[in-house]
Amino acid sequence: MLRDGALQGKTIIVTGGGTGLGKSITRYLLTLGANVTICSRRQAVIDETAQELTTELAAVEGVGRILAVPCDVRNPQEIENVLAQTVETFGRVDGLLNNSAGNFISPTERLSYKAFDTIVDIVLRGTYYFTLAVGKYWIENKISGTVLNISTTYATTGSGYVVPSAVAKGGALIMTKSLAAEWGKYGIRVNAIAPGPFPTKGAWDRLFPEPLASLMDDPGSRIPLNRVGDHGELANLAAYLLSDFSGYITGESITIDGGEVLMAGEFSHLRDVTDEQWDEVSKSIKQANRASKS
Ligand SMILES: CCCCCCCCCCC/C=C/C(=O)SCCNC(=O)CCNC(=O)[C@H](O)C(C)(C)COP(=O)(O)OP(=O)(O)OC[C@H]1O[C@@H](n2cnc3c(N)ncnc32)[C@H](O)[C@@H]1OP(=O)(O)O
Ligand SMILES: NC(=O)C1=CN([C@@H]2O[C@H](COP(=O)(O)OP(=O)(O)OC[C@H]3O[C@@H](n4cnc5c(N)ncnc54)[C@H](OP(=O)(O)O)[C@@H]3O)[C@@H](O)[C@H]2O)C=CC1
Repeated sequence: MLRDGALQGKTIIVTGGGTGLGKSITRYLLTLGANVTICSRRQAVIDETAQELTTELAAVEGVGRILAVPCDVRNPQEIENVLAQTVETFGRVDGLLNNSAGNFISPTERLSYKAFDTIVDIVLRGTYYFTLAVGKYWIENKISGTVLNISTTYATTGSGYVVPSAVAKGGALIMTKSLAAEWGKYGIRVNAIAPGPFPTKGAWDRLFPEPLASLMDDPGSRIPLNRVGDHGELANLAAYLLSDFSGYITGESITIDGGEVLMAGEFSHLRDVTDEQWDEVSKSIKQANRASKS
């Protein structure tokens, strides 16, 4: 969507950039010329991704550089280290993509206290720790940076069986809006993306495992656009929101889900009714109308 070089000169930190959606977004940011620091707990995973993307994109003109720094987002010292190493390597930081998450599907009454804390600590505490560290750096250095939080559609609707994740994503979404209001005076923008289903190993292993996968419909089949999302579609939106082209958007959460949340509408699930059946329905209603007039 954005033209070549649209992110030239920008440096963006992507948490959880070694796998899944974070990796796909990182690939696109590099292609558009941004320098990217990826971080997560597993050093081998981020090192391998950095190596893979460097090799894959070597021939792309104006491609950015990538740095991998291990970090558990629950640990402020490790976050400070990512920030310091990024500034040392690339000179500055312009954007932060809070993408790291932990999640698994489970009836809530089966969760231990630690299970609940683990998810909330990664998703909510990790997001506010990282945002606080980078925000302080921006305010001190008078940089108009931009934060983008990867949320989910159930941050606003809520969802059973992923309650810790819903609680944490909901909190992060309110932080998005609250900080956008507070830090607008520094030129700092804070936005979110709420994706529907985008296949990744991390999400599918933990949210759609067997025997659930066999018991349930294909996730694409309950979506108005009839398919799951493509990583490129999400990367486009993320790059736009991290770029100066979205300079007047702040405090927003943009849903990208093929219309999945709209299926909550009372009658939205009737799409499999055939034309012939609708003819019958119409006939039946008209009969009832006539009867009510006589
Ligand atoms: C139905 C169709 C669905 C299709 C998909 C649609 C998707 C739509 C929207 C989804 C929105 C959001 C998605 C995501 O966030 S996907 C991201 C998924 N990726 C990850 O989770 C990656 C990182 N995850 C992990 O590392 C681990 O999963 C974990 C989060 C558990 C953290 O690992 P860690 O090693 O730190 O933690 P432990 O293994 O020590 O576990 C901590 C406690 O949690 C308990 N636990 C773990 N798993 C379960 C489980 N499945 N059920 C119950 N409890 C669990 C574990 O026992 C520990 O507690 P205790 O010590 O008290 O036993
Ligand atoms: N896939 C989907 O359909 C949807 C995904 N999302 C969101 O998209 C984002 C990416 O998810 P997805 O790509 O699917 O899944 P992944 O499992 O691939 O990504 C999660 C990433 O978070 C990192 N991570 C986990 N815990 C920590 C931690 N304590 N510190 C630092 N990093 C951590 C993991 O790396 P490591 O293990 O090395 O730490 C991993 O790279 C998440 O925010 C998720 O909630 C939202 C809606 C739908």
